[in-house]
Amino acid sequence: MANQTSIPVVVNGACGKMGREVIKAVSQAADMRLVGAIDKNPTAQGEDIGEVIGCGPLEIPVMADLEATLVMAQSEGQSVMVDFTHPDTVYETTRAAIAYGVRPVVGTTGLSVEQIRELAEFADKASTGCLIIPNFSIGVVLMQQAAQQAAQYFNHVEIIELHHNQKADAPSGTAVQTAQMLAQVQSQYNPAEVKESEQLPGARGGTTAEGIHIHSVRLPGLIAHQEIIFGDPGQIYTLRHDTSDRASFMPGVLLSIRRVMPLKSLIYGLDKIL
Ligand SMILES: NC(=O)C1=CN([C@@H]2O[C@H](COP(=O)(O)OP(=O)(O)OC[C@H]3O[C@@H](n4cnc5c(N)ncnc54)[C@H](OP(=O)(O)O)[C@@H]3O)[C@@H](O)[C@H]2O)C=CC1
Ligand SMILES: O=C(O)C1=N[C@H](C(=O)O)C[C@H](O)C1
Repeated sequence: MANQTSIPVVVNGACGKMGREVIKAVSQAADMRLVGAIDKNPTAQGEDIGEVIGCGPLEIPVMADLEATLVMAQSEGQSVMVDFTHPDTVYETTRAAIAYGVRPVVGTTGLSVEQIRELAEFADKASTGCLIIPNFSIGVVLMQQAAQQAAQYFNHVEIIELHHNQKADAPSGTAVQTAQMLAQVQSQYNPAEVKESEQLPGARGGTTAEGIHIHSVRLPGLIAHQEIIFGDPGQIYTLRHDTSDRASFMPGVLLSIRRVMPLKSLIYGLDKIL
């Protein structure tokens, strides 16, 4: 018998690499209950999501209809939608969840600063909690905090992010957030020593307004990895994080589901809710 005081959770992108981990984690969490599984995968429509992902029956069918699932989630009480879909759709799905009063926990990356600002305004108006979390691993938060500390002393830094080659967006959400956190410490990095030219366009990576270079590597065999390299005459300081299993994101996802419940506005970043 389901615990009716538990948090009702809908997973959007349920059949994907992250979605299936979330389905498993939520269905094993004593204080949550899975009430919906959304995915556009045509072969999975109507099938039991537990059977689709190979963890046994969960009696929740995969649905493509976002709005119908949000209405159903709303009828279950104060509920949450976890989104791991695609950069092209996440803005609309997050907006729809807020409109239905279903709190979004957004892991999908690729939202622009402007889109996040608009979603924050919308969540404020609706008095609905929303979390946008570019990376759910505690190790990444620690690496970013160490980088902010290092940035007090180094003003030369480059970021290399390395991901599997099914990733749609570049640079990664983690790299974008890391650069934003470095920008809080210094307004300008990497002062030019020479006039640079690129014989191969893009060879120096993408450059933020604060002069931070970000390089994106995409290869099969990788999951999610990032290096932040600080340089100064005579020394290099490198911070590196490696994800070897997507299960590592799940403690952060479950924490976010719990933390979003009492919120009335949007928060960006796992570091703000730890
Ligand atoms: N914040 C974090 O810690 C992490 C964030 N991510 C981010 O999460 C996102 C998803 O990653 P990942 O799970 O690897 O991607 P996958 O492609 O493996 O999974 C996405 C799933 O969502 C489905 N989907 C896409 N668009 C829609 C839509 N409009 N409605 C319903 N379902 C949809 C896809 O279906 P189909 O295959 O048919 O397109 C697929 O099943 C990416 O942006 C990634 O960067 C990933 C890991 C950690
Ligand atoms: O696409 C991924 O896999 C990941 N995406 C997120 C990002 O863009 O930073 C988080 C993590 O790096 C895995």
